[in-house]
Amino acid sequence: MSTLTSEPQTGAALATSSSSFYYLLIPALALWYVYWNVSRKRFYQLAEKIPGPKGYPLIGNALELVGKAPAIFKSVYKKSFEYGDVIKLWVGPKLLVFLMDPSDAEIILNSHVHIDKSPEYRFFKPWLGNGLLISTGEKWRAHRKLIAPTFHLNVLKSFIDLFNANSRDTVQKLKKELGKEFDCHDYMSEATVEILLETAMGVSKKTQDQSGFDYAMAVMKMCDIIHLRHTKFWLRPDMIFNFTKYGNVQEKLINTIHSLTRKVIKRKKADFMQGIRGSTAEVPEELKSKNQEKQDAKNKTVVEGLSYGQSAGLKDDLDVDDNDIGEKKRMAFLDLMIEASQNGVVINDEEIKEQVDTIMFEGHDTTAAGSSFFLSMMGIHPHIQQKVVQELHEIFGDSDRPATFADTLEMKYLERCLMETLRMYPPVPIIARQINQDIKLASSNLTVPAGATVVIGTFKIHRQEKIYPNPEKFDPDNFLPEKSANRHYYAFIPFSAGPRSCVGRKYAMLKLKILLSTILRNYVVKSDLKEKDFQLQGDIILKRAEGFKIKLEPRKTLKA
Ligand code: HEM
Repeated sequence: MSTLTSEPQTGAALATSSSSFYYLLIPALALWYVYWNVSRKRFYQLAEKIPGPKGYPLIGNALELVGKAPAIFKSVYKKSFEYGDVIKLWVGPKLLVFLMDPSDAEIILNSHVHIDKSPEYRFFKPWLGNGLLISTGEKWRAHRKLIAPTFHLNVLKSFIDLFNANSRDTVQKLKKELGKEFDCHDYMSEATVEILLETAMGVSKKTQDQSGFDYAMAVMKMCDIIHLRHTKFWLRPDMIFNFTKYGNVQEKLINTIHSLTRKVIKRKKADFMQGIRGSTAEVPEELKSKNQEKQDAKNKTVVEGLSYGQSAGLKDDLDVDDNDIGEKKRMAFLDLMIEASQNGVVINDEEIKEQVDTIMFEGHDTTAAGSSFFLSMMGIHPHIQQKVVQELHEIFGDSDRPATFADTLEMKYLERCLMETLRMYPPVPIIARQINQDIKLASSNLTVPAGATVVIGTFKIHRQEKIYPNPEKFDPDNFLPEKSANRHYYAFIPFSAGPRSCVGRKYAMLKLKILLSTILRNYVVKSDLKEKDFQLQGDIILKRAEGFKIKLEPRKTLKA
């Protein structure tokens, strides 16, 4: 009020008041800076002991993260050889500590305390909201408990016919590429989106007016933007980002992505109201599994270890016994979400949307990258491909029958090739957590101070010479049972591990085995490129910047 009634100030009075403002501001800032430094004394002392490249005042090592994505990936990986298994980087005032020893990764990943994602995951928020990937605390715990059982093996077995039907569709679509060099990632993305729609979401892809491909491309571009915000520091504050062209593009991409998820939920709810449960996707008669097969599949429940993507001996909430899961909970993902929401307590409509967005993203981009790297490896190593095909011949003979669950358990060599692909090219190359308590490491005497961001370097752990002799060589025998048994459990963590491990681990393995075996039963994969030509880029999901170029030829017979 006083400003309205007071006399207008003269120019001289204004100058005096603004200069006294600065007289006060400068010492206040200096005091705040001293206080901030003193309060972080212990933080700095602990950080000081951790080895890492020398940085510049104020910006620290931020320049290490400047440049094009493949160049950054290459230079950071190269730098990692100059230090030990624990490396620090300063990005401005932010301390990043990279852990590359399995025993240190275990401390973080096996903990129920260090489950908070690093602040960088907030860039996903406009897209994934508070979905499982980024939520924390009680919300994460409650939703994880709800969602994990929907990826139990018994639910997954009911997807086998749809995995087969979609794999055959992919083989059909690939026909037009025969004899040419093409990017198989486009096809793998479309296939993985459509499979998710028909299985976890339970809607027919035919009822979607937007193609899986458009959705997958929008997701890929979103990842590019988020990665840009990780590395280009001026794009971090929303206030700046929203006014750049990237902010504009992001808004359009999110519209494309959310319009698919909204339609999926609307359709599923309409089905639910009509009493329809389970997937409404159609499976051709010849691909429907017979009752006996279903019974056999039901009886084969307990499968441990590599078949489902992790070291033998590691257990998580996906490994619970069949008996521990009530009949009611044995539903596919979106069926259960909608049913649970009917009483509005466990999960509301907005939360369902966030979880659908999360599963659609986590469930497709990771498997698209994994399958594309697998096909690249088959093309580069024809003798290994031949051994996979030999095994498929032993399982299927000359029949073109669909794969059963029991068949997938016989695909031992294909499984080892898949594991080796996930070792060398883990689709999620790093995992970052915010640390709220000091952590004494196991591999050394170092302590990571509370307040730091810990980065588990999965890509690097998987290429440690002390764990995998000759780590840059693609060698499926790294996953022979006797070799796996002698390794640290956390030496192979493509799906992370512990309480926040990937809920889609078993889904991914089962689907990949059916999709990839179907492709190899129909086509010979060839490649003119070698691994050394790969330009890896780790923008959220590990990719080949040049695209996943391969060639296909029709396979006349599975016989060697
Ligand atoms: C080859 C395929 C896959 C790989 C390599 C993979 C890898 C991972 C990794 C490393 C994490 C932990 C990420 C982190 O902590 O930042 C994760 C989390 C997650 N994944 Fe996967 N994933 C795959 C497939 C899938 C599939 C098929 C689904 C769903 C259908 C899925 C759903 C999720 C979800 C919901 C989370 C968050 C779990 C939580 O925080 O509780 N993933 N995945």
